Amino acid sequence: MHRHLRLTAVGRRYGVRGPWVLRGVDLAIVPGTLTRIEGANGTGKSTLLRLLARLDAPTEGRITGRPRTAYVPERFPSALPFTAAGYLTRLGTVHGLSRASAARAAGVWLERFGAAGYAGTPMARLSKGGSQKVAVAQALLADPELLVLDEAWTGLDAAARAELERAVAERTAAGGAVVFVDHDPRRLAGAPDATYIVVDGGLERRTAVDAPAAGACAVVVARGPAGARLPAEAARLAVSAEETAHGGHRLTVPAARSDVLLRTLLTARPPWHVVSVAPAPPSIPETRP
Ligand SMILES: Nc1ncnc2c1ncn2[C@@H]1O[C@H](COP(=O)(O)OP(=O)(O)OP(=O)(O)O)[C@@H](O)[C@H]1O
Repeated sequence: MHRHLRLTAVGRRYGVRGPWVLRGVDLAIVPGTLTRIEGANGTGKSTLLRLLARLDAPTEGRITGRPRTAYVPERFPSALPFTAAGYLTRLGTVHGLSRASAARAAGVWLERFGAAGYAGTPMARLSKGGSQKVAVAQALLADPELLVLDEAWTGLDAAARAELERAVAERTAAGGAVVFVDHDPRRLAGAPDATYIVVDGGLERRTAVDAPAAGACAVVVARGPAGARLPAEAARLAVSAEETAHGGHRLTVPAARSDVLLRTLLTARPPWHVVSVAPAPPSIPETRP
């Protein structure tokens, strides 16, 4: 149960007489789900994310559950007296990895984000994009049960942005929960299980946009390596999946999620081969005798 994070009637204000930034917030973060938080500037999104990451405590209300959590803050303190790899290795050991595993994971994540070339560069000398790659890598290092991303894509180049989307899909497929804020409405479009908007200190669930558009579906035919099961994340994204001859799978997916599905298949380990992608035929109306 401790992996389920739950906020009950949570309120937060800064200072004894400060205005309430959040009040009466109820929210459950369930393993294996992706949650998007939206809201205008200054409405309290970062405040909420810090509470979820347990880096801050509510002024009133209760937070229960203690998933192993990693957090990418909106502003990452980059002027640290370490090299990129040195910092990540230290952080990995803080997250409970042995030094050797932490160093290995640091190398893997720097490579994935195209930052292996500056593994030995002091953090203070990294560009904004370089230091953001380290910020993201430190959060992914130890396979957190809850990943909290506050504008984590900002400052990353296109390849690293795509890699972070893949990493998010991998986390949820592995049963982790991911909560994110991003100014780009297209970020992971169609993928969140829930979207909430912070309005007047409260949280409103937005369902309309998350619901797949009726009728607009794509059919993806893909084939995995011999004996491989359909990746769990792909199964979750598809509205229907059927096996075809020779180990193929025919997946019907809402058009808004087809990009995420393709990325999930192509970046599976080992990757799946996508045979075809086509719009789903319109459904045939039922005829009555
Ligand atoms: N440590 C703090 N001390 C005092 N006030 C704070 C603190 N952190 C946030 N606030 C105030 O709380 C309100 C919400 O801030 P928060 O950063 O959570 O909003 P946000 O929605 O993430 O904003 P943005 O979209 O601009 O990042 C703002 O009025 C902000 O000034």
